[in-house]
Amino acid sequence: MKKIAIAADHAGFEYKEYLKEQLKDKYEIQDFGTHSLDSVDYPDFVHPTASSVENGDNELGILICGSGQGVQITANKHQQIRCALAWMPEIATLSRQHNNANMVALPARFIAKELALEIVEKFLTTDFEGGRHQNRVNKIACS
Ligand SMILES: O=C(CO)[C@H](O)[C@H](O)[C@H](O)COP(=O)(O)O
Repeated sequence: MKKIAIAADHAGFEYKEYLKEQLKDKYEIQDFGTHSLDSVDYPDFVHPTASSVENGDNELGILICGSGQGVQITANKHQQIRCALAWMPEIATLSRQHNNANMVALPARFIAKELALEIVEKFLTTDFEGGRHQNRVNKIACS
C-alpha cells in the first residue's frame, strides 16, 4: 500500500478528515495534524510532514490550508520537496506528469471537499513522464 502523509491547519482540518476517510482503504496515511478547529500556525505541521516525504518515510504528501499558499510556500523550503498548489484535477495531473511534484497543496476555502478528493486522486495516481521534464526538474534545485 502506498504510504502518504497529510497535514492541515485549522482552515483545512475538516478537509483533512474527509480525505482521510475517503482514502483510508487505498493508502497507508500518516496524519501530522492539526487535530481540531483551534487556530494554529501551519508551519508547525508542514515541516514535519515535508520531512517525512524528504526522508522517504512517505512517498507523497497532501497539505491543506485556507488558500493553499502558506502550506505550499513552507513545504517548498525543503530542498527535496516539489509542492504544487492545485485547485482543479488537471493541475494536479500536470504537477505529477511534468514536475514530479511530491506534495500537493489544497485551498480549502476555495474548493468543495468533493473537488479536493478528485484533485488528490489524480495527484496520487498519476506518474511522472520523465524525458524532457526530467532535465527541467534536475535544474530546479539550487545549492
Ligand atoms: O496560510 C494561509 C494563507 O497563506 C492559509 O490560508 C491559512 O489557512 C490562513 O491564513 C488562516 O487564516 P485565519 O484567519 O487565521 O483562519
